[in-house]
Amino acid sequence: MVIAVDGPAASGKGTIARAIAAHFQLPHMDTGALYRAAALNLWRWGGDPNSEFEAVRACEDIGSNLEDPELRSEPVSRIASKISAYPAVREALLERQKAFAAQPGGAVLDGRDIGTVIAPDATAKLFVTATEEVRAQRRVRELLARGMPAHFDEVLCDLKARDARDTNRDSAPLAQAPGSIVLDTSNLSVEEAVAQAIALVRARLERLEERN
Ligand SMILES: Nc1ncnc2c1ncn2[C@@H]1O[C@H](COP(=O)(O)OP(=O)(O)O)[C@@H](O)[C@H]1O
Ligand SMILES: Nc1ccn([C@@H]2O[C@H](COP(=O)(O)OP(=O)(O)O)[C@@H](O)[C@H]2O)c(=O)n1
Repeated sequence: MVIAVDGPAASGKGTIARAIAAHFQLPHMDTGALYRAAALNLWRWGGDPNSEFEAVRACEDIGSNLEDPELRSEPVSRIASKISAYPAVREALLERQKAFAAQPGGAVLDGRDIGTVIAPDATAKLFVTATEEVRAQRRVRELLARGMPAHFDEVLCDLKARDARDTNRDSAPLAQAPGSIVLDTSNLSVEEAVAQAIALVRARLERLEERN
């Protein structure tokens, strides 16, 4: 069973994907962390995000970055969304994600193109969203809790720019996959969002069982 969870920045998709994975006892991959790890490499080297060549090189040896607290910082978020538009960067990170999705027993993945590119045949696809203001507020709270600087207006502006880049790029843009179920978490607590997501996946599994 493969569960695809996509959505814009700070919509709660990671929180939901982790909870679904724990509930159904499946491994989980945060695919945004791969793009962020490459962005962090590039940032630390002083590489140029406008160079596709340098961005592809930054995709090598990302393993040691995957738990780095800097991964969540705003500069890294910005660079990640810039370099993720390069087809060669997406290609460099593709196999790892596809292999994770194809492992025996299944998996849960969250990102932007899970239901469209990485696992188009996923058992269930969720598209998690929330208003821009709610998402920016959540990201501010998260950054402050991590001891990182955050101002609402700047975070909102960055989030809008990132969503626009992610949605308008040619290569695997952020989009609602065919057959995906939209979950708007604007007015939901974490507990309510998680409960609704699990109920949606359960309902989907029951429908599939009835069909077979
Ligand atoms: N429904 C919710 N209500 C309030 N805060 C939430 C909700 N869902 C997630 N959060 C918080 O918002 C922040 C971003 O959530 P996260 O799951 O990391 O989003 P994404 O993976 O879409 O970027 C985290 O600090 C998380 O705890
Ligand atoms: N499957 C994915 C996941 C992330 N990304 C890119 O990586 C950036 C960071 O992803 P993320 O999921 O960690 O971002 P947040 O939603 O947590 O803010 C996004 O802005 C996208 O540009 C992508 O292109 N495809």
